[in-house]
Amino acid sequence: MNSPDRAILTRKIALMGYPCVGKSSITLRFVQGYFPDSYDTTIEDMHSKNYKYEGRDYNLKITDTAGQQEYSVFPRSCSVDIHGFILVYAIDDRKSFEMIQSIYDKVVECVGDVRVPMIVVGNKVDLQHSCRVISRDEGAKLAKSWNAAFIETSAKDNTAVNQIFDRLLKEIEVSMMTDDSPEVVSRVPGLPRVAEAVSNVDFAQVAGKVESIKKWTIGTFKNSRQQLLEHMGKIDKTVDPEFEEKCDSLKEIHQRYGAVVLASRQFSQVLSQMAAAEKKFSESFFQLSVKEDQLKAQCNATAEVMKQVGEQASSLDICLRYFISSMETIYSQTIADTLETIYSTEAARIEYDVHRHELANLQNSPTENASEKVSEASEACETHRKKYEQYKEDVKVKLKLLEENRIQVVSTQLEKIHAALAAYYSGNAKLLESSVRELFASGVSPPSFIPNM
Ligand SMILES: Nc1nc2c(ncn2[C@@H]2O[C@H](COP(=O)(O)OP(=O)(O)OP(=O)(O)O)[C@@H](O)[C@H]2O)c(=O)[nH]1
Repeated sequence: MNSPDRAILTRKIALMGYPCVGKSSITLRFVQGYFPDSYDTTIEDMHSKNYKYEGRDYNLKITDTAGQQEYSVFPRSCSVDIHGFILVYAIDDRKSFEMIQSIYDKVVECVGDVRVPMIVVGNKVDLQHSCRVISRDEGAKLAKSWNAAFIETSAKDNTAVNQIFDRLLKEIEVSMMTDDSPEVVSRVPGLPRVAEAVSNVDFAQVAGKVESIKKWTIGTFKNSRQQLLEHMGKIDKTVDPEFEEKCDSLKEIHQRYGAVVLASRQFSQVLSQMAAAEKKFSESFFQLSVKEDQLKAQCNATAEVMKQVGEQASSLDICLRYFISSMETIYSQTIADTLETIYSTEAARIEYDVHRHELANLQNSPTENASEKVSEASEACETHRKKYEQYKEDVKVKLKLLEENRIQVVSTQLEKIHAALAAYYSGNAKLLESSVRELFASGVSPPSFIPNM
């Protein structure tokens, strides 16, 4: 049997950040030891790695989240049970740096108003001489303002990738020490004693923080325990099959919109590459015509045809991008807003069940001051039941409004994209042009090859 000291410690870690900053590359470099050559947008990946740090054995469960332009919805996988967060930006991309600030707010909001183990990572440091836009100081300052660790890395060159996980594990272990007894401190060799570390800090504030960490930990523990026991079928849970079916159905619809967005983005990428290649092709004939007098007319005719073909591909791409942006709004805002309430309902249901079971246990095993405890537990149970019911009502209203709005918006978008696709593939330039013109009316700026109306 393993002695407690030799037990494998499971730690759950989530990587978050703007798209394309290198979250997957960092994860693959760390877990599998290679740098992926091609870029694939991540939906969400789970990885597991056994890792030794400071003489202890860990099993790291790493969630590589989908990079999002907007974190209007916090990934559910990151809202429960995560021990530490890795917030990644790319040193050559200011938007990605700005984004981690709103991710930080979401993390804190989601896990409670406490300090969460976290490391800020400025990735792609191999590009520092050519395209750095975020200085090391700027990154370090931001991390410091959050009391988070900071590191610059390159997944490509394998610079400091393991150190990300080392530093985060250190943060996690420190956060798990809620007192500074020698026994606790000695679990993490090389770390300063907590008393020394906080010698310059306001003790009242620290005590408050410790108290809220305890509450948060106990609450999280009870909720996780409830979920685990439900999963094992060892405890009953409150169910509302009709309501749950509707929620599950929306989750599936959401996933399918995600697939449409992804496929449309890939299509648009190919189309814009093709438009660029066709225009280049056209330009090459035009250049040739300048030097080949005898072939001038033929070269110009070919150049003109290819120019028009390229413009048609560009027109379709404009329609497609407009379609994508509407689908993205549906996916990451409209549906996501209702999903957020659904997830809050699920969390409220778990909390209610935790209190319901606590009440039942108290009623079944009377102890000292039993009636006082039962009455307190019963009040808490009722409060949580009401909260859960209120969330359910909110979800029902949102589901109804969402369906009406979604069908109407998507139907209009499908009509538009269908018309544009039909026009493009039948070679009907005029019809395609009129599809683009219709978009101008919705505020999209016209490309230069379409004359002003
Ligand atoms: N130069 C350089 N490029 C990198 C580095 N890490 C990742 N990249 C490149 O950046 C692009 C995006 O990498 P990913 O790891 O897929 O990024 P991601 O953040 O997981 O992207 P999403 O899945 O869209 O959220 C790819 O083309 C990688 O090759 C790095 O350290 N240096």
